[in-house]
Amino acid sequence: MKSNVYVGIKPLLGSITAGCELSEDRYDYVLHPVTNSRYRDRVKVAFQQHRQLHLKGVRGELQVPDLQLQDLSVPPQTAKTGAPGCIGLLASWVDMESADADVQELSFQVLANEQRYAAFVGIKQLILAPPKNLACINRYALMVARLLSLHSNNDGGQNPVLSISLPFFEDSDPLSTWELWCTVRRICGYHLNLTISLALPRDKVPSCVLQRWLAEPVTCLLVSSSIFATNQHNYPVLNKFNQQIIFEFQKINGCSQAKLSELCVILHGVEKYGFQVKGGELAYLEYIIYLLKRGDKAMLAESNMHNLSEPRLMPPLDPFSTDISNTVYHTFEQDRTKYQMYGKAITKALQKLIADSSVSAKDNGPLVVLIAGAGRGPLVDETYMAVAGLKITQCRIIALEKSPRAALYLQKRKHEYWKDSVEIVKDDACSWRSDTKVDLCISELLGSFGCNELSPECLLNVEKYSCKETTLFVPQSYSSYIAPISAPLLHQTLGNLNDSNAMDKPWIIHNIPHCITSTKINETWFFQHPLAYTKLSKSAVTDFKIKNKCEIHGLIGFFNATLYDDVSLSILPDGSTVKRAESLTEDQGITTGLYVKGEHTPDMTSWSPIVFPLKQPFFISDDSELEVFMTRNHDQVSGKFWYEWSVSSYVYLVMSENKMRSAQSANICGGNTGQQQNQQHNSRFTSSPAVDVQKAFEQFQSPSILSPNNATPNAMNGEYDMFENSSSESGFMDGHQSGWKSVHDIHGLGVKNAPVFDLHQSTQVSAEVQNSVPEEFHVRVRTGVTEMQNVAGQSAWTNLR
Ligand SMILES: C[S@@+](CC[C@H](N)C(=O)[O-])C[C@H]1O[C@@H](n2cnc3c(N)ncnc32)[C@H](O)[C@@H]1O
Repeated sequence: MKSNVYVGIKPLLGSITAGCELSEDRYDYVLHPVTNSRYRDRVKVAFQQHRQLHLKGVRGELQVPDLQLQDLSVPPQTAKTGAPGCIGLLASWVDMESADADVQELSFQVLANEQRYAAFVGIKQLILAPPKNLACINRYALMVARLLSLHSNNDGGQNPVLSISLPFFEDSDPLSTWELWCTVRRICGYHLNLTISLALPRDKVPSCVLQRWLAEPVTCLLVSSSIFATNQHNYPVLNKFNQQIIFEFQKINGCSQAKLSELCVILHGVEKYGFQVKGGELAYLEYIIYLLKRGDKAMLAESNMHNLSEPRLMPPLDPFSTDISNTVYHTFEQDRTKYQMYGKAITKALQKLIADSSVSAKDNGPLVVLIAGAGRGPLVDETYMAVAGLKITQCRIIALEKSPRAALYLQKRKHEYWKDSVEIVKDDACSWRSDTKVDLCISELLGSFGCNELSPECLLNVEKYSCKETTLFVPQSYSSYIAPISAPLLHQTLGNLNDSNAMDKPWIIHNIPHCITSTKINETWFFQHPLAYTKLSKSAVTDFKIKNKCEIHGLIGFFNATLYDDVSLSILPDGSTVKRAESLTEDQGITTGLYVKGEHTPDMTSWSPIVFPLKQPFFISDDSELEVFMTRNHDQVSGKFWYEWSVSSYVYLVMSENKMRSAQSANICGGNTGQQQNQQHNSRFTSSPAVDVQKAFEQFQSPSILSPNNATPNAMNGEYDMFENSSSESGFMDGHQSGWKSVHDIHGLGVKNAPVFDLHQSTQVSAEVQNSVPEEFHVRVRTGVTEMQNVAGQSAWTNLR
């Protein structure tokens, strides 16, 4: 286990006393401003001189002075072993959003000087103050992008990580802070060196906000001493929700970041309150260390320590490959849970066969059991043991495997363990024909998306030529599921791979933090054996409700399988709400309801989720609907197998009857006839949305910060002086202290619309209400669409044989 969670302190400026220095050594990091007020004063003089020259008509470039030794809060020094590392705080007195070109240039030069110096002395992380004026967020973001591009080739090189300090959330719109971050990072092209430092909140955080931040590259949690309470012994303690936040981030262990991959919990302001609590300033540190130790123990107890392993992105198994390595087989075989489940299912199926054969008793030949895709033999082991356990004497076991190397293992095992009683067949299940019909067909040809390792195709051939009507199958059926996810690290990693087709392929994600942004996970399709007349090519359209604005980077895929009877395997996330495909409930009658709870088979480690990435991050506003279109294709002629996918977002507009009529006369929308506001939203546009409808909805389409209602302070006319002593010396004070303007306030969008998908709302409308509400129509407006990916299988798996 390697914990990447550290503890840091921000000492009060100028309070570095002998005693304080001593205590600093107990921290992993100390947060210091890079430069001091002397530098600010020198920059101020240079700026004033430049302005005066300008007024006199003398042209010249603004040149901010270079750093002098006395300007530095972090003097150059050789790192001592065991001494705390340094996190730098960039000047918060500059004005990155100014409309004044000189002020912009000055701000850039100051920050660039600090950044270059920090890189030179080996500081790995710099914290940047939040934007002061959210109406000018684009300028702020462009300045950050300029800093990030300083002597780097987008790989960051030795440049420090730039971490924007932000409050965790705002009451008025809990995801507005995240949206601000989203705007900045998009403008910065998802730069690998851009991260966030979040101030722990005073109030309880909505869980959707926490889930969102957990997938983002958070490098620091800033903990003000002012948010601590005291326990009955007067020691400082954090509220339960803040303890939980720290624990959740501890579990992520820095894995959401492309570069630094570590998290630092930074205490600040302990000098202010330290004298009031028992244990003094050090009590805060001891408390955080206690929380982290407790977190480690809890993770061990939850056997969650694999969370601390590196995030990995892997290509799924090529279903046509015969080259699974010995190491991969070995890894498969470590998953005892999977084989125990198979063992149970095989026993149940054999019992059923015995019971049936004793009833019909017309066929007294041996039971024929086929293991299709036997690998190195673990399922043969399970079958062998089940047969022995049930004392079946008349049984023929056939192990079919296409990999010649795995078949060698099978042969060895046959002599050593199976008393030569297993027949080894080295062949391809997609073309093999057996001499006798099989009673039980066992396979494990399942990928993370269920059908992505060609289980249906392989077994279709076995069914056709080697099975009878009564043949039983393990697994009996399997379903594929998808959901939209926000996974910035996935997007960054794929974008930086040396593979121009990376976005047109599915990937297996292991430990890459992500956040499912829909309310449910939807089933796309399912396969059941025998397949009978089931089509193996599929196409599905499935709708998701998106309650909270988000940016999605792909579709995550899961599967579950019924091995036999009530024995099943699932990699669906625990506690998720899963929507079965509607046709299954009606036609096959195999489900008990449309919605079921997802549950991951405990301790099963064989499969990590699959992801179908989106080429571009796709922004979705609050209360939207996301429609996913997905296909599964297997072209027997070309030997290609592939998936295609795209997504569209929609919102529902409520229109009056008049507006609707004029829209209809302009032939723009099809839709419901006189539906009430809280009835089903099932109307659709039949053509592109009309201009007036589109206009009405423009506000929902832009993810960026809109309509300023507070003017930019103007340094030219002297109304704003960035050299005034800033109240926010730390650069990361909470909202009120830093002059933070609510993101929600400046949107100017007025009161947040009531959610369209109010799950608590009754669908029954009383007659009285129906009569009193004027007729309204719901119009489904498409607000965005992505391109169709992997069209015609440009990145398909191909059967080269
Ligand atoms: C996921 S592995 C499972 C191996 C083994 N049953 C286990 O549990 O460790 C799938 C195995 O099926 C084999 N396989 C895949 N497609 C096959 C095909 N068309 N015909 C025969 N074997 C196949 C692969 O070579 C591989 O050994």
